[in-house]
Amino acid sequence: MQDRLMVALDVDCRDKALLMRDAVGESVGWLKVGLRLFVAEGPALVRDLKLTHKLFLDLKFHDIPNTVAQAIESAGGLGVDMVNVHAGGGEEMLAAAAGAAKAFPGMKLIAVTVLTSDPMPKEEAREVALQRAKMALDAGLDGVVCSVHEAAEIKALCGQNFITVTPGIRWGGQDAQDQKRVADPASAIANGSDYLVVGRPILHAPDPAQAAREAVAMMESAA
Ligand SMILES: O=c1ccn([C@@H]2O[C@H](COP(=O)(O)O)[C@@H](O)[C@H]2O)c(=O)[nH]1
Repeated sequence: MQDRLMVALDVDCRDKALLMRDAVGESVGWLKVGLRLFVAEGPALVRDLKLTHKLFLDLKFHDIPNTVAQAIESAGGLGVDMVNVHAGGGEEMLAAAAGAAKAFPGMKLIAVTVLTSDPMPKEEAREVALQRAKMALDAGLDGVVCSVHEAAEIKALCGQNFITVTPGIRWGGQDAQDQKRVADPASAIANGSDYLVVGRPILHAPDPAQAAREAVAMMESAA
């Protein structure tokens, strides 16, 4: 199950990112680089992190179709294993991104449906997430970022091979912080999540590897 756990490296510099990578080691299969770290350290760090783990570049591109297609080409050139766009960019943007991703068959392209921090009512989030997941499928993307609460229905609608990546993971009474739609690792697996994204519960743990192993144990309990 380690290969289905992604650690969000939401730290501000290379040294902290490498320390966290070494701390979690093989207890996780994936590292996720988001806006903060990429803006600070850029492609060189992404290449280095790729040497030990699979890499999800989580920059949520959302721009005109031509610009997003170009950004996807750049991500593909970096050799990342997964990259994302925001489905709010619409059908044409998604199709342009999917067209550009075709040149990089080893890279999965996914779309954010509704942010797990979005305060919209749960039922509304569910409807929008389903509609955007279908749009992403039709545009040729490989999957979506969604909350655990929508993952099972998205699989039912878009097929079992359509990837679901779920942030908003908390367990054992952890504070949800800014996340609105949260679930624990066992529920994520039970609901059909392919990959779980965990940031602060691992980053801020006294022993990050132990926190990752705890998450994996809960994932295994649901498999
Ligand atoms: O809908 C989304 C999309 C992306 N994220 C990212 O996942 C992590 C979650 O971090 P936690 O500290 O575990 O809350 C973070 O990098 C977000 O940018 C998301 O949370 N929700």
